[in-house]
Order: sequence, then C-alpha cells, then structure tokens
Amino acid sequence: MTIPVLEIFGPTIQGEGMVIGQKTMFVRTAGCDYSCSWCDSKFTWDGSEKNNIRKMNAKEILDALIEEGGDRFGHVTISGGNPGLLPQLNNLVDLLHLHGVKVALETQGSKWQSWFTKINELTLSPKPPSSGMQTDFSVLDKIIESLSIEQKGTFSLKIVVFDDADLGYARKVHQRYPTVELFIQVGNDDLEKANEAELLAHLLERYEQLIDQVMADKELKHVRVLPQLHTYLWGNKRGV
Ligand SMILES: C[S@@+](CC[C@H](N)C(=O)[O-])C[C@H]1O[C@@H](n2cnc3c(N)ncnc32)[C@H](O)[C@@H]1O
Ligand SMILES: Nc1nc2[nH]cc(C(=O)O)c2c(=O)[nH]1
Ligand code: SF4
Ligand SMILES: [Mg+2]
Repeated sequence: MTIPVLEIFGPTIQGEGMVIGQKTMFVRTAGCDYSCSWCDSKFTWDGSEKNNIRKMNAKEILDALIEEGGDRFGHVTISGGNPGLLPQLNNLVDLLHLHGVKVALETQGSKWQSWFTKINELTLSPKPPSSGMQTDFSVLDKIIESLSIEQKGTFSLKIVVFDDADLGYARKVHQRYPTVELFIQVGNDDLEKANEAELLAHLLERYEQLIDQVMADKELKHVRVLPQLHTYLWGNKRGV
C-alpha cells in the first residue's frame, strides 16, 4: 500500500516539542480525521491540494529524502495531517531505521498503530476546546498505556494553548497522565499574516502571556512552555 505524501523538506530544525532544535527532515502525509479551527496545515485535509498528493512507497520516500537532504541528515519527522491513520507507514519506519535514521512522529492521538512503538520520539498532541475537536480519552488512555509498556523510544504530550479554556484542558490532561512529559505550546492565531516582523512581535507577546499564566498556576508544575520556533524564525512559510 502506498503512502499519500504532500511535502518532503529539510533539513531544518524541529520547531516544536520534545526535540525542539533537532536537525531533521520532514515527511508530511495527506489526510486527517480532525478539522481543527486553527490548523496551520489545512491543505493536508481540506481538498485544496488533492491534486498534489503523491502516492509513494517507502523506497520512493527515502529516495526523495536523499534527493532533498543528501547525506546531511540522520533524523526524519513524520507529520501531517494525521500519519496515525496510515498502517502502511510501518514500512517507512523500518526502512529509515535500516538506514540508521531516527524517526519522530507528530499525531493527535486519535488512532493507534502498532508501528508507534518503534518511533524514537513520539509526540501526542490532543486538541483543546478552541480547536472545536473532542478528545476521545478512552482511545488516548489506550495509546498511552501501550506506549508506557512497549515504547522503544520516548514519547510526550504537547498541547497547543490559545485561551483559558485550553489551559484548563492542559491541566486536565496533566492530571490524567501525570508521569508523561507535557509541553505547552503557544498557538499561532494569525496564520494569514505575511509580515514576519509583525507576526514575531505578536507571537512573542503571546508567549510571554502564556509563560506568566503557567508560572502562576499551582497545578502546572512539571511542564515546559515552548514557542513554535520555526514560526518565529520563518513566519507562516511552508516547507520550513
Ligand atoms: C499540523 S499538526 C500535524 C500532526 C497531527 N495532526 C497533530 O495535530 O498533532 C502538527 C502540530 O502543529 C500544531 N499546530 C497546528 N496548528 C497550529 C497553530 N495554529 N498554532 C500552533 N500549533 C499548531 C498541532 O497541534 C500539532 O501539534
Ligand atoms: N520546522 C518545523 N518544525 C515543525 N514541528 C512540527 C511541525 C509540523 O507541522 O508538524 C513542523 C514544521 O512544519 N516545521
Ligand atoms: S489534528 Fe493536526 S493536522 Fe489535523 S486538523 Fe488538527 S492540527 Fe491539523
Ligand atoms: Mg507545522
């Protein structure tokens, strides 16, 4: 079975979460079971780029990664869309590992795949109320339980926060999974802005506000508050 791919780019830095700053390539798959109001990758699921989806097998993806990144990479991040919808990614994960390449995954944690256990750094990013999505905690419970038992690499939770209700959701998730590393990420609420200086000033202000709120919070003690670093460097550009 082939893999629907919309973007292959890098090397760049991982701009988010548990391995922020890591030099990595990105593979972005098409299709998502969610439709978050503020999704910064809507083109993966809104139909606007359905003619650009490439159906590729694992070998073709590896070749495209090498064409783009040459011999300058040793780490690949799979994102989307929701790559967790695709059982056939198992082949890509195995092929990358065979070539000595580490593999990270970004998923919202709405679906389980057995290949998750082989991922070196797995980020689960359940969605807070501002997204308009509902978390099925019975699914997330099972995923976290399976990863806690079987995971060969590491995994963490990452929650994007836009408002107080979202921070309340982060608190609830932290209480439910107190032993899982939690990253709280600033939401980008201006996906259309092309002026990078203005966007940076705006996002820095939001980052500072979020830090203030988390510092004042009695329940959020063992958390890390992070920006979406690539956005601060390169704005709303794609493929960076
Ligand atoms: C585009 S998603 C793809 C992977 C998967 N569907 C997910 O949501 O985890 C990658 C990451 O970007 C985050 N993200 C999406 N839109 C964002 C925005 N406007 N501001 C901040 N983070 C955002 C998501 O929460 C997720 O952690
Ligand atoms: N540099 C960079 N870091 C990222 N971290 C997560 C991303 C994503 O869209 O999943 C992303 C992305 O698109 N670019
Ligand atoms: S789950 Fe991820 S890709 Fe899907 S709509 Fe939400 S942010 Fe976008
Ligand atoms: Mg992104």
